[in-house]
Amino acid sequence: MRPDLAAIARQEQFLEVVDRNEAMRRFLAAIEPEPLPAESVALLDGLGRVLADDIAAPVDAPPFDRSVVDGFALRAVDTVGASEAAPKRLILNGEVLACGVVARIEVEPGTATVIATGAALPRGADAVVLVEETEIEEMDAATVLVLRRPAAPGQFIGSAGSDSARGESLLRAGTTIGAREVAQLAAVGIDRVAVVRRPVVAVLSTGDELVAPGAVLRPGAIYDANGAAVAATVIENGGVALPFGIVGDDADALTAAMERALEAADLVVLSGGTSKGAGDLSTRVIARLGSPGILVHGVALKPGKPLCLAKVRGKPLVVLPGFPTSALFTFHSFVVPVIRTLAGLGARREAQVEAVLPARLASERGRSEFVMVSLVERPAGGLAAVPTAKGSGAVTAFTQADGFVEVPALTTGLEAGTPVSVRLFDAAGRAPDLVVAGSHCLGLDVVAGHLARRGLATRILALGSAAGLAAARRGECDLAPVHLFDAATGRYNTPFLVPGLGLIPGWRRMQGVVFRPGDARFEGREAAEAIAAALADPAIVMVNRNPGSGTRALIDARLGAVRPKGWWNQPKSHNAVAAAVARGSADWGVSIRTVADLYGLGFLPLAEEHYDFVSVEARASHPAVAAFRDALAGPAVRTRLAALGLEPAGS
Ligand SMILES: Nc1nc2c(c(=O)[nH]1)N[C@H]1C(S)=C(S)[C@@H](COP(=O)(O)OP(=O)(O)OC[C@H]3O[C@@H](n4cnc5c(N)ncnc54)[C@H](O)[C@@H]3O)O[C@H]1N2
Ligand code: MOO
Repeated sequence: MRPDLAAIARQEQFLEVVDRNEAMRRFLAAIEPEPLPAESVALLDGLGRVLADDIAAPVDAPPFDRSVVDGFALRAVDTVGASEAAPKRLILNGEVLACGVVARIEVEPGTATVIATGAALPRGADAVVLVEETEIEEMDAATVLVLRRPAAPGQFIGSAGSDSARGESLLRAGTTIGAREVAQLAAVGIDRVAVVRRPVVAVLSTGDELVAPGAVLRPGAIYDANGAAVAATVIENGGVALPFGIVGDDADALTAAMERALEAADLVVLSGGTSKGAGDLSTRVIARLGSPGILVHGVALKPGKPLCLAKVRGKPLVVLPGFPTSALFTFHSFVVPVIRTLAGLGARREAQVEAVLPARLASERGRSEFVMVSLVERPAGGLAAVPTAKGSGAVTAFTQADGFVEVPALTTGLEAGTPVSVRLFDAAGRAPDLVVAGSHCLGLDVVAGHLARRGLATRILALGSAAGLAAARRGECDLAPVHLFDAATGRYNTPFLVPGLGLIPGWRRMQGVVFRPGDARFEGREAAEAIAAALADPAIVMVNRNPGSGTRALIDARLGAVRPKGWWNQPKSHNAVAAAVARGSADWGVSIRTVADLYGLGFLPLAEEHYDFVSVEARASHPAVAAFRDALAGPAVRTRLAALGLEPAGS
């Protein structure tokens, strides 16, 4: 059946795009979140949970007066005046007070009783003396304790309730139970605790294109990243994730899944299908579920504009945008605070640092924009905030970033050098030992992996050769991996150096024509011959490269003024070229052998590309830079590079 293109083109609009504070205000006003009721759990199961009530000590700790040393329990008054010259002598009572032993004999005037650390003090005694400060004499039928100094009343006694007294408040509601709190509770005999019930959050991902991680990716499909990411964030914030998996773009299936989710959970989170494309029906389904329904649909926020906040059947229901970065940002901003409130947890502890922008940061006017950044040290001191984002569809920005900056709604961008506050993802995060900014290569992962096993953390910012070189010029990285071809000199990399920058030779990467194996138009031919034949065949589609890349220079040299089909498709990476050929949207392109192997493509060698490391001389003496050089020169890394088809310099 022909799809109803007109209906698809005529999608409904967002209700109204509101400011993010207004969005949160409406959401909270409707759902009025409060800590959930308490449940009783065994003490150890309480670890990590939030106390629902204040806890008062039911007994004294310690429960009785006890000795805190090994020695003798006695009456201080009997030792008054004791000295080297005039020692005092006390008769030892005929019992030994070990821990757990209850005294039978009262300490009468002129007597003492042997007592161990932790044993209950006998009646009559009011002090304990250290065993090493006494002597024993056998006299007639009695054993006598000799003291050469007086004891102070109360010495070496831990009195009942001195740790915590019965009725005293020990822990307050809202405290997260850790090992120290467990110790406290166990010490007063508590074996069960009342904790706030964890909010159960149902997590659904919607979209016909989604495939669960672990399954095979069919053409056009993509892995469900949001399901796992949202569930993990729920758990990190004191909730229980109830995974509902993937629901296709089918209104009835989605309605049924949402109904089950609302039944089972305290809060329901969906991702995908909130925007205006074909198949975006999450928001339409909410309307079927009852009032008040949608509270907010559309927030002046980037990423996250299509966020939808709703309340149905008395429960909060949120539809996150499908793009993972948008989904996680909006989840953190709008849903995490609600989960934490339900869980009885306070607001997340936030930390922020000041930094400056190394380059102009463009921004869309009209939406507050959150830009993820990686922090690097500047040569003049202080930090630079380097944007790591690759658009809302990318998740790598999260793992590479230290935090984010906010660009206000009414600006079109921030100039280079602007001071910004960076809100950190992890307040305790560790700064990397080595910052590498530039072109990415699988070989770089080999070196970074080698350093990681030696305790050195490398931050790789995949910015591309040109931006890496610019960062190196500003002194904002240790190394910039580049493969920049200079057409004027016909040389790689060295022509781009300026004073203050050096070059550490890296490796050579063989570039060549990539094609699907078995394609007789390429298989078994010489590269030059195969390209010439491809240019003569109008059925063959190529994939080009971006202007300025070394590979593009190579392609231009072969093509001259010819513009074959596919020439305008100019992706920025070796991988994108290989992926286009592998999935059949192009028949050939130029990439490197390592990548061709990775995609299972055929390869006809053309020329070598030099992948080297621009080094910032001011940082060249840093131990991590020295370790990097050593790693590059060492046999372990060289062998692994060679196995990837990369030829280390000097070999
Ligand atoms: N004409 C317009 N198009 C779009 C607009 C707009 O205002 N007008 N908004 C854009 C913005 S901003 C975003 S963000 C996205 C969000 O769209 P949806 O929330 O409807 O999400 P989908 O269309 O379902 O998916 C978008 C994208 O994300 C991928 N996706 C979805 N779910 C997952 C998942 N669980 N794990 C990983 N990736 C997922 C999906 O395959 C799409 O690639 O809309 C813009 N469009
Ligand atoms: O809001 Mo979308 O989340 O910009 O990408």
